[in-house]
Amino acid sequence: MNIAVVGTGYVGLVTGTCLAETGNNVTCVDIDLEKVEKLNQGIIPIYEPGLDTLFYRNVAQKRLRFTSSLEEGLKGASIIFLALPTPPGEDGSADLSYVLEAAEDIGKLLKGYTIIIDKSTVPVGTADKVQQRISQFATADFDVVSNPEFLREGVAVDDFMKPDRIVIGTSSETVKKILSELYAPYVRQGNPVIFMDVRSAELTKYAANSFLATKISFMNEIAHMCERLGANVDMVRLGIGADDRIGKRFLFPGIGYGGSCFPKDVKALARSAVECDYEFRILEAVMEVNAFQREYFVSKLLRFYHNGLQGKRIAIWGLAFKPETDDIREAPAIYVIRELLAQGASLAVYDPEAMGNIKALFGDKISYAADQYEAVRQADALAILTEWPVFRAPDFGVLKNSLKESVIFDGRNLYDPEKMAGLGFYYNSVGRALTDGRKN
Ligand SMILES: NC(=O)C1=CN([C@@H]2O[C@H](COP(=O)(O)OP(=O)(O)OC[C@H]3O[C@@H](n4cnc5c(N)ncnc54)[C@H](O)[C@@H]3O)[C@@H](O)[C@H]2O)C=CC1
Ligand SMILES: O=C(O)[C@H]1O[C@H](OP(=O)(O)OP(=O)(O)OC[C@H]2O[C@@H](n3ccc(=O)[nH]c3=O)[C@H](O)[C@@H]2O)[C@H](O)[C@@H](O)[C@@H]1O
Repeated sequence: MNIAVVGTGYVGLVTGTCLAETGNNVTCVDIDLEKVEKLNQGIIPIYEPGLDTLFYRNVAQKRLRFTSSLEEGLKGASIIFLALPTPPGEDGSADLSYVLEAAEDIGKLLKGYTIIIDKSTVPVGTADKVQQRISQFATADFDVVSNPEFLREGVAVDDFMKPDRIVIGTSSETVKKILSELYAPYVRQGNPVIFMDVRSAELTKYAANSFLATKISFMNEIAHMCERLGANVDMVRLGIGADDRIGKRFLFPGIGYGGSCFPKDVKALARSAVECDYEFRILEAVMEVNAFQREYFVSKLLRFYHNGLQGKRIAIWGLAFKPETDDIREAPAIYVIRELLAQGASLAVYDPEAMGNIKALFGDKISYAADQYEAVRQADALAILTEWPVFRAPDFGVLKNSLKESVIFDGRNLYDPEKMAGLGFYYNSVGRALTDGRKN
């Protein structure tokens, strides 16, 4: 099929590339001229594992193209995906201006019957708005469909190629037939394409992200209980996760969820509730707990250095909002860095992929280490903020010799507290016993 993808960011680029991989002709459109130029030079502007192989193959075989011209991108396309930003507006609701402006431009360019698929995360009622906006300008027939995306950054290619499910909101039989065909290669393992009405599809996306965020905040609260009651959150996690009704995943406590989606989507659903005269009480608590997690992490350092952080050098391992991405949108690391700087600490940071993005934000206010061991050299303590695999089994001997004091604050529970004490570290993690082996 001939497909246009409008918006070539994390979702658009993965969507376009993966659709080309199964034989479709895909043109990705973006208004960011620099991004399009890079893509046309074969430079992938984001770090997403596994994307490069598919990208180069499909570009070479001329199934994947990039342009900044919407007109050129839409030429011959029978399906148009919208993968545009929907950032939070001032009141927390999703800002639909990118989607609606694109809809207007698309309306002016539509030639024959076209399916317009909304992949952006948008509130209930958006498909109707897109439909109306396009109708004001289009003469050709078209259908607007909600097809929310559930991919995770870091494993986006796998998630797209082998999705748990594909949700499609439409009432049109024609659309159902065409999209069943389009998605057939992706549901070979029997995972379902779930057709539903448009409004339910739009709400499904917010419900999924908000439920997962709720799971995380719930476990973060259990972690606080563990710290107070002398229990171990790892054990509690294993104990409850073995129950199929609860499930093993998304039960890891830490310094709170970040990223471009959970924070904005939970906020947007809470705002939608207000707009339909309902108070979504759980979501208010989810957001409150999430904000508290990063504050609590910083407060642990402040309690430890009760004479203040002035003159202290703190090493930070991990800046991205999660491993396997360079994305720092809403990363807890940004908050932690700001707070520690405000308290007078000097910082040496390291992340395998997100250094450039953090540098663009903090410039020369912090030091950027070439690797994880350079970051800890002559630092008073180490703070771990992202669970990159490379941090999981470091050389503890080198770590101990490099740090001025053997002190670790671990926001991601990478190591065993008893083992750390045995190695002579002060080790402060989340929801587990604080251990201190410095005097051993
Ligand atoms: N990042 C993720 O993991 C996921 C994101 N989503 C949703 O997908 C949507 C897109 O998210 P991301 O890809 O992360 O955003 P992004 O910011 O990485 O990409 C959006 C792209 O759209 C481009 N753009 C803006 N206006 C345009 C226009 N008028 N014409 C053409 N291009 C235009 C921007 O230059 C940018 O490259 C959001 O609604 C998000 O909530 C859904 C699932 C996963
Ligand atoms: O709408 C979106 O953009 C996407 O949002 C999330 O994907 P993503 O933000 O890429 O990353 P996750 O793996 O979900 O992690 C989000 C945050 O939660 C945190 N997290 C995750 C799991 C956990 O157990 N504990 C925890 O603190 C992570 O550290 C990270 O900061 C969802 O998992 C995707 O299904 C969805 O498509």
